[in-house]
Amino acid sequence: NEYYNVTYEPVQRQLLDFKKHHPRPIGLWTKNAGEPVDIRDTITINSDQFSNQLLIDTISTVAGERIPERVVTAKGTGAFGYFEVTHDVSKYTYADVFNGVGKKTPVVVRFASGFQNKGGSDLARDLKTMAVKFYTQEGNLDLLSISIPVFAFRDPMLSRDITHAFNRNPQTNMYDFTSFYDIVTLRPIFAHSLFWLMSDYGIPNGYRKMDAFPVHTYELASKHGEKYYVRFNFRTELGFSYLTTAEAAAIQSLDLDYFTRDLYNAIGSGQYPSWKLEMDVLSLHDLKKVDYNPFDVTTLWKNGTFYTVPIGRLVLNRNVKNHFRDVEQAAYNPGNLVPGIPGPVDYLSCGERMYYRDTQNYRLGRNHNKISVNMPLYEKTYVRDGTPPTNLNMKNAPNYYPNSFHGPVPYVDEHRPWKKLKVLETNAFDLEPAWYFYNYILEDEAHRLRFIANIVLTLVPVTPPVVQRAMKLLHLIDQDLGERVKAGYEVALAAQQALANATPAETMSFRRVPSAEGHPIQMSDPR
Ligand code: HEM
Repeated sequence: NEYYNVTYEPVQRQLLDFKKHHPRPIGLWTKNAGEPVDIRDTITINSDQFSNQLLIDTISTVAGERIPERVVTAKGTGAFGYFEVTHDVSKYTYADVFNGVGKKTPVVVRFASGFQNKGGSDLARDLKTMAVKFYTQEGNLDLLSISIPVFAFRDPMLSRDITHAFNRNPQTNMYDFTSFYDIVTLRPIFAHSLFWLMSDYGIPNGYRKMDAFPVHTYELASKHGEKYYVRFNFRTELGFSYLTTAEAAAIQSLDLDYFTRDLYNAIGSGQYPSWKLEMDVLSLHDLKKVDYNPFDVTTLWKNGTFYTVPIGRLVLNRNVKNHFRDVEQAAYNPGNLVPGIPGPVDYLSCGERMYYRDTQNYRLGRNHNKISVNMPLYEKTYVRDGTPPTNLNMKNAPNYYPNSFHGPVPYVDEHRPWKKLKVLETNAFDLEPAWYFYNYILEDEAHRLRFIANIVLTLVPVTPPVVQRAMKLLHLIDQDLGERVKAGYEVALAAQQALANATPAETMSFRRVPSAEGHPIQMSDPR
């Protein structure tokens, strides 16, 4: 009862809450094989350590607590909740999860920051992600979404290189804006999504207050054999809000986990975050009339060519009890689709299907769908054995198909479209979307100034030849933008120079720590 009179946030009181719910120890401590621990085994100095199974259990398990972190989106958090259908969309899809107003489907959602490592900052100017796994009656539907409505590129061949260039330098082990701008200027298709990130959309004010976009154009199929092409949008019911670079830096100096804390505290105190799920729609007929490529993940659909249909609400109402079990081990895969949603048809999505399977096989093992958080509500397969977890391993059911002994059988989906749309894409790209973003999506001059300042800030540490190329690209996109970034860059550089010329304060006049300086044997790197 010690905290009844004090207002602690849910994050602060997690351990106290545990104790409150368990007035006595939760049981006897056991060794890994179940033998109860005798208190004399808990201290090992001056004892026979080799025969102490508790010590061996401890030493031989602690290093194995680590698994590889995600190659991207490593810093994340998650929660459970539900999705509720609020509108009849049976005209567009026969997917069970989106049919029946009032129907609720459980979900697990993971949020993350695109290029931060596991211990990194929530507040980095970065792509934020929101991955939603719907546990539907027809299998898991995963909608992997990002905080901006366009993706950086459309050829999956580029993904490794952008991941490398946006990540830590192989020698300095630091994020490197030179490699960042180098690849952006060599592949200017990145410019559009980069512009979104440099604007107020680059640092939302927490995961609760950001919108999220699966970006791909999904094919939907109706019961009547019609096909629709849609872009889903999750719109936060709290309203989008952002942090300026200065605000984010100030918070970051005190709290790298600001988004994580905000989400946990909100859910823990009953203020459940929620999003409306809607879709922008083009019918097959409309699709043929538009004068742009509606499958291009690097561009927006043009206003006036589509209409928007509400589907339902996503609510997060339960914090996870164990982060590793339910968030770290979660495996979202854009290939996890359900009947009625044939899914994206662009080339990037084909690449993704392979990447996600491969990365999760590596990170979690090839039985990752048998880990509790990834398990569908119903599942019967011919997959057997392998690295645990294998769960019941389908017990004694026939393990080959076809068989005449009543193993699981396929069904006939009468509504499944008989033909998949074939899309031919071009490698050509246009700088017009970036120009449009600067002139029309940035709604006023104040936002444009913040955008320019953010670009300038990231250009200052870049090596000069790459800066020149970045300037050229910005001028090509918009002359006015190019000029303003150039002017801002020169001022910032001069300020940095002035700072570098200032005499550094003396920090340590002498030291007592023994040093190898002057030692006759000097180490040198023979390689
Ligand atoms: C070829 C293109 C892409 C590649 C190679 C790629 C690669 C990856 C990888 C390796 C992960 C880590 C997955 C894990 O370890 O479980 C990841 C996470 C993620 N990606 Fe992608 N991605 C691509 C495109 C996209 C697109 C287009 C979107 C959405 C618009 C997206 C959204 C996400 C999200 C939301 C996560 C976080 C999943 C989680 O929280 O576990 N990705 N991506």
